[in-house]
Amino acid sequence: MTTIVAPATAMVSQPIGIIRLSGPLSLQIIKKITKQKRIKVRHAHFVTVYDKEILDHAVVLYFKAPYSFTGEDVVEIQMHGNPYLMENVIKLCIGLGAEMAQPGAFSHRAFLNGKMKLDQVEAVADIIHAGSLRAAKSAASSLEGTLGTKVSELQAELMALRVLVEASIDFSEEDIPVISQAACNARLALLHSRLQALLQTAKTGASLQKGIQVALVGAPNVGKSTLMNAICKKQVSIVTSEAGTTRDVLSQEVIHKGVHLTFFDTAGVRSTSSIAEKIGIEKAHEFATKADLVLLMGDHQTRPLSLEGLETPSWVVYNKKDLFPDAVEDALFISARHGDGVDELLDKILEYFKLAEHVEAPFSARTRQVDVLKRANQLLQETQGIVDAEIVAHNLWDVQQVLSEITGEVSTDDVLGELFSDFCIGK
Ligand SMILES: Nc1nc2c(c(=O)[nH]1)N(C=O)[C@@H](CNc1ccc(C(=O)N[C@@H](CCC(=O)O)C(=O)O)cc1)CN2
Ligand SMILES: Nc1nc2c(ncn2[C@@H]2O[C@H](COP(=O)(O)OP(=O)(O)OP(=O)(O)O)[C@@H](O)[C@H]2O)c(=O)[nH]1
Ligand SMILES: [Mg+2]
Repeated sequence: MTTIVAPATAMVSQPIGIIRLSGPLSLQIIKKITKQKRIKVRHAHFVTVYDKEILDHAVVLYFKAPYSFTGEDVVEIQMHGNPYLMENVIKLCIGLGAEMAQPGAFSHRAFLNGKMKLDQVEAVADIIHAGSLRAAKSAASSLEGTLGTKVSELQAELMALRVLVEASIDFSEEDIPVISQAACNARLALLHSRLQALLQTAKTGASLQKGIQVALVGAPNVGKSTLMNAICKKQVSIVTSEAGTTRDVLSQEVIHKGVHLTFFDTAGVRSTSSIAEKIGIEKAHEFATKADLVLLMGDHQTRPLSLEGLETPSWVVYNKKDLFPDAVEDALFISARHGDGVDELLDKILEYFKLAEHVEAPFSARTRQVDVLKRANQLLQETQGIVDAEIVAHNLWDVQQVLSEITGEVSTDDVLGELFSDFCIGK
């Protein structure tokens, strides 16, 4: 196994910068560049780092294999956070036999050495990239392996049922089934409902992790930009009484009740000869397609648009409620200029994505994991009602295999390669 090196903190001017080494040469390298004869395990050493001259004062930590983050010998150098100094120390390590780590290489090694399951590795990345405290906390609980544990429990039960079904096939001549068709179906239904509950929780966890993207779309002048500013509580977009004010898509992130929401204010949709406006309108469609939710806005004069072929969930929102004689339709009515109904709208969005304040996401999840659970769920659903015991047993086995993609017991190098390449260098 090679020895890898990478900065564990950003390479910018900062009080302290950390460089991390993992692999068999780690200890030897650190001894050389600090001229230390002995480095104690898990002991903070105050040292001087040398190239030819003195390079820096630093604190060094050594974790001996297998009791480290990666399961290999790990050394951390906590030095002054200067990018040139840090770069220089990395070069010294490379000169002494280390290799620059690829993105995610430390986590990859931790996974390969059995220190973490795949869902835990993903949780580490999710903690780092979480866009709100709630998201970070739910990722931190995933670090405990909650999802992996729940999946393992399900797998154990799938296996127990499969054993019974297979025994029924083997002993079928004796005409006493080990498990009756009815009992088998009852257990399948129970397993299915548990898997469905897990899928729902994972969806919530994934929404919390990814945040929610909302596009404001409608005819010119209905007040999209006014709503944008009211939501963000600052002047993000220009508002005028002229139709066609907004051209580019403007995005702004807000945290509402601990959830990370991104809003996109778009150009008013109308037929126009202006080239710039046309491009803006095309972008409005593009963002509507990419968003998790579209608010189709109208006002007292202009009906909300209906975007043909739009698959994104969308709500009709009437703005300028203050100018309406009566709210007639079953739709949302707000007055963006006066902030009337804006908080309620944000609350509704959280509720829709099952992220209301009182809902705790017990673990964060990723699209990848949600997809795995969806596939397993589909297969289990199809298995219910199948009479042929051999097919049932076979399907149960398949569901188990699909689920093991969560913990990483069954993962191809492709899947792993793609997953870790998304990580940052030094993680
Ligand atoms: N300085 C520093 N801080 C850090 C990390 C790190 O690698 N270095 N972490 C990196 O992500 C996180 C903490 N996670 C860690 C996970 C495992 C081990 C570790 O040494 N595990 C050993 C020993 C366990 C024990 O003593 O109980 C092991 O699993 O065998 C260290 C840090 C956040 N803070
Ligand atoms: N009475 C009233 N006027 C509003 C309200 N919200 C916005 N307006 C006014 O409507 C006009 C257009 O607002 P904008 O926010 O620029 O509308 P827009 O939808 O972004 O327009 P484009 O960028 O041109 O597509 C401005 O004069 C706003 O002050 C409201 O709740 N009540
Ligand atoms: Mg606008």
